Amino acid sequence: MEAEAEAGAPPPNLPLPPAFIDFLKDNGINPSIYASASASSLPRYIRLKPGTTTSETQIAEIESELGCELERVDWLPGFFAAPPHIHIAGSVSYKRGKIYGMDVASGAAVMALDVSPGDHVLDLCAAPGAKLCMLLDLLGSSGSLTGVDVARHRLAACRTMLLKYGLGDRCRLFVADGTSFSLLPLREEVDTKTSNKSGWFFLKLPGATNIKECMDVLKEWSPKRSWKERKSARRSTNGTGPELVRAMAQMELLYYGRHSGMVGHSKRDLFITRGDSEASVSGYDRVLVDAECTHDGSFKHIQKFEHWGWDTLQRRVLYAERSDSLTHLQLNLLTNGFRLLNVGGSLVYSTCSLTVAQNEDVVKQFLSRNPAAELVEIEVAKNWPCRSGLIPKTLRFDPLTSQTSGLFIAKITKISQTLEV
Ligand SMILES: C[S@@+](CC[C@H](N)C(=O)[O-])C[C@H]1O[C@@H](n2cnc3c(N)ncnc32)[C@H](O)[C@@H]1O
Repeated sequence: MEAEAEAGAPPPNLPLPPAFIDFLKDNGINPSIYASASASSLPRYIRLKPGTTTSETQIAEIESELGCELERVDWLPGFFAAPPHIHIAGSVSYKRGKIYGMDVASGAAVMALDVSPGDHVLDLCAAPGAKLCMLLDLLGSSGSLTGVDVARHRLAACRTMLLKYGLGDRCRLFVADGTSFSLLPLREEVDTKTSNKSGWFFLKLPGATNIKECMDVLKEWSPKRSWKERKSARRSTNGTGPELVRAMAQMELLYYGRHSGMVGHSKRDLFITRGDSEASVSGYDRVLVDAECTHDGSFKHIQKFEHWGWDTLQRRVLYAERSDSLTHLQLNLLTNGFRLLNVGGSLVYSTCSLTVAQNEDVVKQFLSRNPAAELVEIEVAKNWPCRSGLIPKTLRFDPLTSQTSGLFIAKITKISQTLEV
Protein backbone atom coordinates (compact mmCIF):
# COMPACT_ATOMS: atom_id res chain seq x y z
CA MET A 1 0.00 0.00 0.00
CA GLU A 2 1.20 3.48 -0.77
CA ALA A 3 1.61 6.52 1.41
CA GLU A 4 -1.06 9.20 1.42
CA ALA A 5 -0.86 11.59 -1.53
CA GLU A 6 0.71 14.90 -0.69
CA ALA A 7 -1.38 18.02 -0.36
CA GLY A 8 -0.68 21.15 -2.36
CA ALA A 9 -0.79 19.56 -5.83
CA PRO A 10 -2.02 21.52 -8.88
CA PRO A 11 -5.58 22.87 -9.04
CA PRO A 12 -8.31 20.80 -10.66
CA ASN A 13 -8.67 21.09 -14.43
CA LEU A 14 -12.41 20.56 -14.23
CA PRO A 15 -14.31 23.81 -13.68
CA LEU A 16 -15.44 22.68 -10.23
CA PRO A 17 -17.94 25.08 -8.68
CA PRO A 18 -16.86 26.97 -5.52
CA ALA A 19 -19.50 25.13 -3.45
CA PHE A 20 -17.96 21.78 -4.37
CA ILE A 21 -14.44 23.01 -3.67
CA ASP A 22 -15.68 24.23 -0.27
CA PHE A 23 -17.33 20.84 0.34
CA LEU A 24 -14.03 19.10 -0.45
CA LYS A 25 -12.02 21.45 1.75
CA ASP A 26 -14.51 21.16 4.62
CA ASN A 27 -14.04 17.44 4.42
CA GLY A 28 -10.25 17.60 4.26
CA ILE A 29 -10.08 16.44 0.63
CA ASN A 30 -7.49 18.01 -1.63
CA PRO A 31 -9.32 19.25 -4.78
CA SER A 32 -6.20 18.42 -6.81
CA ILE A 33 -7.37 14.82 -6.82
CA TYR A 34 -9.88 15.80 -9.48
CA ALA A 35 -7.06 17.11 -11.64
CA SER A 36 -5.20 13.81 -11.63
CA ALA A 37 -8.39 11.96 -12.31
CA SER A 38 -9.37 13.93 -15.37
CA ALA A 39 -11.00 11.96 -18.15
CA SER A 40 -7.71 11.81 -19.99
CA SER A 41 -5.87 9.91 -17.25
CA LEU A 42 -8.13 7.46 -15.41
CA PRO A 43 -8.37 4.07 -17.13
CA ARG A 44 -11.65 2.47 -18.10
CA TYR A 45 -11.87 -0.90 -16.37
CA ILE A 46 -13.37 -4.08 -17.75
CA ARG A 47 -14.17 -7.31 -15.94
CA LEU A 48 -14.29 -10.50 -17.94
CA LYS A 49 -17.19 -12.80 -17.24
CA PRO A 50 -15.74 -15.95 -15.65
CA GLY A 51 -16.03 -18.89 -17.98
CA THR A 52 -15.19 -16.59 -20.86
CA THR A 53 -11.93 -18.08 -22.05
CA THR A 54 -9.16 -15.78 -21.02
CA SER A 55 -6.81 -17.13 -23.63
CA GLU A 56 -4.70 -14.58 -25.40
CA THR A 57 -6.76 -15.16 -28.57
CA GLN A 58 -9.99 -14.20 -26.78
CA ILE A 59 -8.41 -11.11 -25.27
CA ALA A 60 -7.06 -10.21 -28.70
CA GLU A 61 -10.58 -10.52 -30.13
CA ILE A 62 -11.99 -8.14 -27.52
CA GLU A 63 -9.08 -5.77 -28.10
CA SER A 64 -9.68 -5.69 -31.81
CA GLU A 65 -13.39 -5.12 -31.27
CA LEU A 66 -12.78 -2.25 -28.83
CA GLY A 67 -9.94 -0.93 -30.95
CA CYS A 68 -7.48 -0.72 -28.05
CA GLU A 69 -5.03 -2.74 -26.03
CA LEU A 70 -6.16 -4.19 -22.71
CA GLU A 71 -3.77 -4.28 -19.82
CA ARG A 72 -4.31 -7.05 -17.28
CA VAL A 73 -4.74 -5.71 -13.71
CA ASP A 74 -2.22 -7.89 -11.96
CA TRP A 75 -3.61 -7.37 -8.45
CA LEU A 76 -7.25 -8.33 -9.18
CA PRO A 77 -8.00 -11.39 -11.33
CA GLY A 78 -10.40 -10.93 -14.21
CA PHE A 79 -9.93 -7.14 -14.51
CA PHE A 80 -8.35 -5.28 -17.42
CA ALA A 81 -7.56 -1.60 -17.92
CA ALA A 82 -8.47 0.09 -21.18
CA PRO A 83 -7.73 3.67 -22.27
CA PRO A 84 -10.08 6.24 -20.70
CA HIS A 85 -11.90 7.20 -23.89
CA ILE A 86 -13.07 3.63 -24.70
CA HIS A 87 -16.84 3.09 -24.77
CA ILE A 88 -17.65 -0.53 -24.15
CA ALA A 89 -21.46 -0.40 -24.22
CA GLY A 90 -21.65 -0.58 -28.02
CA SER A 91 -19.33 -3.57 -28.32
CA VAL A 92 -20.53 -7.06 -29.23
CA SER A 93 -18.65 -8.55 -26.25
CA TYR A 94 -20.58 -6.28 -23.91
CA LYS A 95 -23.91 -6.88 -25.60
CA ARG A 96 -23.34 -10.65 -25.46
CA GLY A 97 -22.54 -10.53 -21.75
CA LYS A 98 -18.85 -11.45 -22.05
CA ILE A 99 -17.54 -8.34 -20.33
CA TYR A 100 -18.70 -5.95 -17.62
CA GLY A 101 -17.83 -2.29 -17.24
CA MET A 102 -16.73 -2.07 -13.58
CA ASP A 103 -14.15 -0.01 -11.76
CA VAL A 104 -11.46 -2.19 -10.26
CA ALA A 105 -11.88 -0.51 -6.82
CA SER A 106 -15.48 -1.79 -6.79
CA GLY A 107 -14.10 -5.23 -7.59
CA ALA A 108 -11.79 -4.87 -4.59
CA ALA A 109 -14.78 -4.24 -2.28
CA VAL A 110 -16.34 -7.49 -3.48
CA MET A 111 -13.08 -9.45 -3.12
CA ALA A 112 -12.70 -8.09 0.42
CA LEU A 113 -15.93 -9.89 1.35
CA ASP A 114 -14.26 -13.23 0.60
CA VAL A 115 -17.34 -15.03 -0.72
CA SER A 116 -17.16 -18.80 -1.17
CA PRO A 117 -19.52 -21.12 -3.03
CA GLY A 118 -22.34 -22.13 -0.69
CA ASP A 119 -22.47 -18.82 1.20
CA HIS A 120 -25.75 -17.01 1.76
CA VAL A 121 -25.02 -13.42 0.83
CA LEU A 122 -26.96 -10.19 1.38
CA ASP A 123 -26.33 -7.09 -0.76
CA LEU A 124 -28.21 -4.34 1.06
CA CYS A 125 -27.77 -1.50 -1.49
CA ALA A 126 -27.64 -3.60 -4.60
CA ALA A 127 -28.62 -1.46 -7.58
CA PRO A 128 -27.65 -1.07 -10.33
CA GLY A 129 -25.81 -4.32 -9.67
CA ALA A 130 -22.16 -4.37 -10.78
CA LYS A 131 -21.07 -5.76 -7.40
CA LEU A 132 -24.08 -8.06 -7.18
CA CYS A 133 -23.13 -9.70 -10.51
CA MET A 134 -19.57 -10.20 -9.32
CA LEU A 135 -20.83 -11.71 -6.06
CA LEU A 136 -22.96 -14.15 -8.07
CA ASP A 137 -20.03 -15.03 -10.30
CA LEU A 138 -18.03 -15.89 -7.16
CA LEU A 139 -20.91 -17.84 -5.61
CA GLY A 140 -21.18 -20.23 -8.54
CA SER A 141 -23.77 -22.96 -8.27
CA SER A 142 -24.45 -23.12 -4.52
CA GLY A 143 -25.63 -20.74 -1.80
CA SER A 144 -27.87 -17.75 -2.44
CA LEU A 145 -27.81 -14.01 -2.92
CA THR A 146 -30.44 -11.55 -1.72
CA GLY A 147 -30.28 -8.09 -3.30
CA VAL A 148 -32.15 -5.16 -1.72
CA ASP A 149 -32.56 -1.60 -2.91
CA VAL A 150 -35.04 1.13 -2.09
CA ALA A 151 -35.15 2.46 -5.68
CA ARG A 152 -37.43 0.30 -7.81
CA HIS A 153 -36.22 1.62 -11.18
CA ARG A 154 -32.59 1.03 -10.24
CA LEU A 155 -33.35 -2.49 -9.06
CA ALA A 156 -35.19 -3.15 -12.32
CA ALA A 157 -31.93 -2.28 -14.11
CA CYS A 158 -30.21 -4.76 -11.82
CA ARG A 159 -32.72 -7.46 -12.85
CA THR A 160 -31.95 -6.69 -16.51
CA MET A 161 -28.26 -7.26 -15.77
CA LEU A 162 -28.97 -10.59 -14.07
CA LEU A 163 -30.85 -11.79 -17.10
CA LYS A 164 -28.29 -10.51 -19.57
CA TYR A 165 -25.42 -12.26 -17.80
CA GLY A 166 -27.45 -15.41 -17.04
CA LEU A 167 -26.89 -15.06 -13.29
CA GLY A 168 -30.39 -15.18 -11.84
CA ASP A 169 -30.66 -18.77 -10.65
CA ARG A 170 -29.69 -18.24 -7.00
CA CYS A 171 -30.71 -14.62 -6.66
CA ARG A 172 -33.77 -12.78 -5.38
CA LEU A 173 -34.32 -9.04 -5.51
CA PHE A 174 -36.47 -7.01 -3.13
CA VAL A 175 -37.51 -3.40 -3.36
CA ALA A 176 -37.25 -2.56 0.32
CA ASP A 177 -35.64 -0.28 2.85
CA GLY A 178 -32.27 -1.73 3.78
CA THR A 179 -32.43 -0.14 7.23
CA SER A 180 -35.33 -2.39 8.23
CA PHE A 181 -35.13 -5.35 5.81
CA SER A 182 -35.50 -8.52 7.85
CA LEU A 183 -35.89 -11.53 5.56
CA LEU A 184 -33.43 -14.32 6.19
CA PRO A 185 -32.10 -16.75 3.61
CA LEU A 186 -33.93 -20.06 3.37
CA ARG A 187 -31.36 -22.74 3.70
CA GLU A 188 -33.19 -25.93 2.94
CA GLU A 189 -33.85 -26.09 -0.75
CA VAL A 190 -37.12 -27.24 -2.19
CA ASP A 191 -36.64 -30.21 -4.46
CA THR A 192 -37.56 -28.52 -7.67
CA LYS A 193 -37.89 -31.83 -9.48
CA THR A 194 -40.56 -33.32 -7.22
CA SER A 195 -42.23 -30.16 -5.95
CA ASN A 196 -45.38 -29.24 -7.80
CA LYS A 197 -44.10 -25.64 -7.74
CA SER A 198 -41.28 -26.62 -9.95
CA GLY A 199 -38.52 -24.17 -10.73
CA TRP A 200 -40.22 -20.88 -11.50
CA PHE A 201 -38.58 -17.62 -12.37
CA PHE A 202 -40.14 -14.19 -12.33
CA LEU A 203 -39.27 -13.58 -15.93
CA LYS A 204 -39.73 -16.61 -18.04
CA LEU A 205 -36.27 -17.99 -18.60
CA PRO A 206 -35.28 -20.80 -20.92
CA GLY A 207 -36.52 -24.06 -19.41
CA ALA A 208 -39.51 -22.61 -17.57
CA THR A 209 -42.84 -24.14 -18.52
CA ASN A 210 -45.50 -23.02 -16.05
CA ILE A 211 -45.72 -19.26 -16.07
CA LYS A 212 -48.90 -19.25 -13.97
CA GLU A 213 -47.22 -20.54 -10.82
CA CYS A 214 -44.50 -17.95 -11.29
CA MET A 215 -47.05 -15.17 -11.56
CA ASP A 216 -48.91 -16.46 -8.47
CA VAL A 217 -45.83 -16.11 -6.30
CA LEU A 218 -45.12 -12.63 -7.59
CA LYS A 219 -48.70 -11.49 -7.28
CA GLU A 220 -48.51 -12.21 -3.58
CA TRP A 221 -45.71 -9.63 -3.34
CA SER A 222 -47.03 -7.02 -5.72
CA PRO A 223 -48.18 -3.68 -4.27
CA LYS A 224 -50.61 -3.39 -7.20
CA ARG A 225 -53.08 -6.09 -6.19
CA SER A 226 -56.82 -5.81 -6.58
CA TRP A 227 -59.01 -5.01 -3.56
CA LYS A 228 -60.22 -8.62 -3.46
CA GLU A 229 -56.68 -10.00 -3.45
CA ARG A 230 -55.59 -7.56 -0.75
CA LYS A 231 -58.57 -8.58 1.38
CA SER A 232 -57.76 -12.26 1.09
CA ALA A 233 -54.09 -11.52 1.87
CA ARG A 234 -55.18 -9.62 4.99
CA ARG A 235 -57.23 -12.64 6.03
CA SER A 236 -54.23 -14.89 5.61
CA THR A 237 -52.13 -12.63 7.87
CA ASN A 238 -54.66 -12.79 10.71
CA GLY A 239 -52.83 -13.69 13.88
CA THR A 240 -49.68 -11.98 12.63
CA GLY A 241 -48.50 -8.99 14.67
CA PRO A 242 -49.06 -5.49 13.24
CA GLU A 243 -45.32 -4.86 12.80
CA LEU A 244 -44.93 -7.96 10.72
CA VAL A 245 -47.98 -7.13 8.62
CA ARG A 246 -46.51 -3.68 7.96
CA ALA A 247 -43.15 -5.17 7.07
CA MET A 248 -44.82 -7.67 4.74
CA ALA A 249 -46.69 -4.88 2.99
CA GLN A 250 -43.61 -2.72 2.62
CA MET A 251 -41.54 -4.79 0.29
CA GLU A 252 -41.88 -5.96 -3.23
CA LEU A 253 -40.27 -9.02 -4.76
CA LEU A 254 -38.93 -7.97 -8.12
CA TYR A 255 -37.18 -11.14 -9.16
CA TYR A 256 -36.43 -14.64 -7.95
CA GLY A 257 -34.54 -17.55 -9.37
CA ARG A 258 -35.17 -21.28 -9.13
CA HIS A 259 -32.64 -21.84 -6.32
CA SER A 260 -33.17 -18.56 -4.50
CA GLY A 261 -35.20 -20.03 -1.66
CA MET A 262 -38.49 -18.57 -2.90
CA VAL A 263 -39.86 -21.55 -4.77
CA GLY A 264 -42.42 -23.54 -2.81
CA HIS A 265 -42.89 -20.88 -0.12
CA SER A 266 -45.69 -18.44 0.47
CA LYS A 267 -44.92 -14.85 1.39
CA ARG A 268 -45.74 -15.59 4.99
CA ASP A 269 -43.24 -18.47 5.17
CA LEU A 270 -40.46 -16.04 4.46
CA PHE A 271 -41.21 -13.73 7.36
CA ILE A 272 -39.18 -15.66 9.85
CA THR A 273 -37.57 -12.61 11.35
CA ARG A 274 -34.63 -12.64 13.64
CA GLY A 275 -35.36 -11.13 17.02
CA ASP A 276 -32.20 -9.87 18.68
CA SER A 277 -32.05 -12.83 21.04
CA GLU A 278 -32.76 -15.51 18.42
CA ALA A 279 -29.24 -16.51 17.57
CA SER A 280 -30.45 -19.92 16.47
CA VAL A 281 -32.23 -18.51 13.42
CA SER A 282 -29.60 -18.52 10.76
CA GLY A 283 -28.81 -15.28 8.95
CA TYR A 284 -26.35 -14.39 6.21
CA ASP A 285 -22.72 -15.53 5.97
CA ARG A 286 -21.67 -12.43 4.06
CA VAL A 287 -23.21 -8.94 3.92
CA LEU A 288 -22.26 -6.11 1.60
CA VAL A 289 -23.35 -2.60 2.60
CA ASP A 290 -22.28 -0.49 -0.38
CA ALA A 291 -24.04 2.49 1.09
CA GLU A 292 -25.72 5.45 -0.56
CA CYS A 293 -23.30 8.42 -0.34
CA THR A 294 -22.37 11.76 -1.93
CA HIS A 295 -20.40 9.90 -4.69
CA ASP A 296 -17.72 12.59 -4.50
CA GLY A 297 -15.00 9.96 -5.01
CA SER A 298 -16.54 8.78 -8.24
CA PHE A 299 -14.82 11.04 -10.69
CA LYS A 300 -16.98 9.94 -13.60
CA HIS A 301 -20.12 10.73 -11.59
CA ILE A 302 -18.89 14.22 -10.66
CA GLN A 303 -17.87 14.83 -14.25
CA LYS A 304 -21.48 14.28 -15.38
CA PHE A 305 -22.47 17.46 -13.55
CA GLU A 306 -20.54 19.42 -16.17
CA HIS A 307 -23.44 18.49 -18.50
CA TRP A 308 -26.24 18.35 -15.90
CA GLY A 309 -25.23 21.74 -14.49
CA TRP A 310 -23.12 22.42 -11.40
CA ASP A 311 -26.11 23.92 -9.59
CA THR A 312 -27.66 20.43 -9.74
CA LEU A 313 -24.64 19.11 -7.86
CA GLN A 314 -25.08 21.78 -5.25
CA ARG A 315 -28.80 21.11 -4.92
CA ARG A 316 -28.69 17.32 -4.96
CA VAL A 317 -25.43 16.44 -3.33
CA LEU A 318 -23.98 19.15 -1.20
CA TYR A 319 -26.63 20.70 0.96
CA ALA A 320 -25.91 20.17 4.62
CA GLU A 321 -29.18 18.45 5.57
CA ARG A 322 -28.51 15.75 3.01
CA SER A 323 -25.03 15.14 4.41
CA ASP A 324 -26.45 14.80 7.92
CA SER A 325 -29.25 12.50 6.93
CA LEU A 326 -26.85 10.48 4.78
CA THR A 327 -24.59 9.62 7.67
CA HIS A 328 -27.67 8.53 9.64
CA LEU A 329 -28.78 6.39 6.74
CA GLN A 330 -25.30 4.88 6.40
CA LEU A 331 -25.14 4.04 10.10
CA ASN A 332 -28.62 2.50 9.99
CA LEU A 333 -27.81 0.43 6.91
CA LEU A 334 -24.62 -0.82 8.53
CA THR A 335 -26.44 -1.62 11.76
CA ASN A 336 -29.20 -3.56 10.04
CA GLY A 337 -26.75 -5.42 7.79
CA PHE A 338 -24.81 -6.45 10.89
CA ARG A 339 -28.02 -7.56 12.64
CA LEU A 340 -28.67 -10.01 9.80
CA LEU A 341 -25.10 -11.36 9.80
CA ASN A 342 -24.20 -14.73 11.35
CA VAL A 343 -21.65 -14.99 14.12
CA GLY A 344 -18.30 -15.59 12.41
CA GLY A 345 -19.60 -14.02 9.20
CA SER A 346 -18.15 -10.99 7.41
CA LEU A 347 -19.60 -7.64 6.43
CA VAL A 348 -18.03 -5.10 4.07
CA TYR A 349 -19.02 -1.45 4.40
CA SER A 350 -18.04 0.66 1.40
CA THR A 351 -18.83 4.06 -0.06
CA CYS A 352 -17.55 5.99 -3.07
CA SER A 353 -17.21 9.11 -0.95
CA LEU A 354 -13.78 10.32 0.15
CA THR A 355 -15.10 12.12 3.22
CA VAL A 356 -14.20 10.99 6.72
CA ALA A 357 -17.75 11.73 7.91
CA GLN A 358 -19.31 9.07 5.66
CA ASN A 359 -16.58 6.51 6.19
CA GLU A 360 -14.34 6.34 9.26
CA ASP A 361 -16.78 8.34 11.42
CA VAL A 362 -19.68 6.03 10.55
CA VAL A 363 -17.56 2.94 11.22
CA LYS A 364 -16.26 4.36 14.52
CA GLN A 365 -19.75 5.20 15.71
CA PHE A 366 -21.01 1.78 14.70
CA LEU A 367 -18.17 -0.03 16.51
CA SER A 368 -18.72 1.99 19.67
CA ARG A 369 -22.35 0.83 19.75
CA ASN A 370 -21.76 -2.80 18.80
CA PRO A 371 -19.39 -4.70 21.07
CA ALA A 372 -20.01 -7.83 19.00
CA ALA A 373 -18.46 -6.16 15.95
CA GLU A 374 -14.75 -6.34 15.24
CA LEU A 375 -12.92 -4.52 12.46
CA VAL A 376 -10.69 -7.00 10.65
CA GLU A 377 -7.71 -6.85 8.33
CA ILE A 378 -8.51 -7.36 4.66
CA GLU A 379 -6.06 -10.18 4.05
CA VAL A 380 -6.35 -10.20 0.26
CA ALA A 381 -5.37 -6.51 0.10
CA LYS A 382 -1.64 -7.02 0.72
CA ASN A 383 -0.66 -6.05 -2.85
CA TRP A 384 -3.46 -3.63 -3.61
CA PRO A 385 -2.45 -0.12 -4.69
CA CYS A 386 -4.44 1.66 -2.02
CA ARG A 387 -3.69 3.38 1.26
CA SER A 388 -4.88 2.90 4.79
CA GLY A 389 -7.93 4.80 5.96
CA LEU A 390 -7.75 6.93 9.12
CA ILE A 391 -8.69 3.86 11.14
CA PRO A 392 -6.15 1.03 10.83
CA LYS A 393 -7.39 -1.95 8.76
CA THR A 394 -9.69 0.24 6.64
CA LEU A 395 -8.69 0.99 3.03
CA ARG A 396 -8.97 3.92 0.70
CA PHE A 397 -8.71 3.86 -3.07
CA ASP A 398 -8.36 7.15 -4.87
CA PRO A 399 -7.36 8.29 -8.36
CA LEU A 400 -3.94 9.58 -7.29
CA THR A 401 -2.86 6.51 -5.35
CA SER A 402 -4.69 3.76 -7.17
CA GLN A 403 -5.60 5.05 -10.65
CA THR A 404 -9.16 4.07 -9.79
CA SER A 405 -12.33 5.75 -8.70
CA GLY A 406 -12.41 6.70 -5.00
CA LEU A 407 -13.63 4.00 -2.62
CA PHE A 408 -13.53 3.38 1.12
CA ILE A 409 -13.66 -0.21 2.40
CA ALA A 410 -14.01 -1.54 5.95
CA LYS A 411 -14.43 -5.21 6.82
CA ILE A 412 -16.21 -6.21 10.00
CA THR A 413 -16.87 -9.58 11.59
CA LYS A 414 -19.39 -10.62 14.23
CA ILE A 415 -17.73 -12.22 17.21
CA SER A 416 -20.86 -12.98 19.25
CA GLN A 417 -24.59 -12.47 19.23
CA THR A 418 -24.35 -9.63 21.78
CA LEU A 419 -26.96 -6.89 21.63
CA GLU A 420 -26.27 -3.34 20.47
CA VAL A 421 -25.38 -0.99 23.39
C1 LIG B 1 -23.66 3.27 -4.18
S1 LIG B 1 -25.20 2.75 -4.78
C2 LIG B 1 -25.00 1.01 -4.82
C3 LIG B 1 -24.23 0.50 -6.00
C4 LIG B 1 -24.31 -0.99 -6.17
N1 LIG B 1 -23.85 -1.68 -4.98
C5 LIG B 1 -23.52 -1.46 -7.37
O1 LIG B 1 -22.41 -1.96 -7.20
O2 LIG B 1 -24.01 -1.33 -8.50
C6 LIG B 1 -26.23 2.98 -3.40
C7 LIG B 1 -27.62 2.43 -3.57
O3 LIG B 1 -28.27 2.54 -2.29
C8 LIG B 1 -29.64 2.65 -2.55
N2 LIG B 1 -30.32 3.09 -1.31
C9 LIG B 1 -30.48 4.33 -0.82
N3 LIG B 1 -31.17 4.29 0.34
C10 LIG B 1 -31.43 2.98 0.59
C11 LIG B 1 -32.13 2.30 1.62
N4 LIG B 1 -32.68 2.95 2.67
N5 LIG B 1 -32.24 0.96 1.54
C12 LIG B 1 -31.69 0.27 0.48
N6 LIG B 1 -31.03 0.88 -0.52
C13 LIG B 1 -30.89 2.21 -0.47
C14 LIG B 1 -29.71 3.61 -3.72
O4 LIG B 1 -30.94 3.49 -4.39
C15 LIG B 1 -28.52 3.15 -4.55
O5 LIG B 1 -28.94 2.27 -5.56
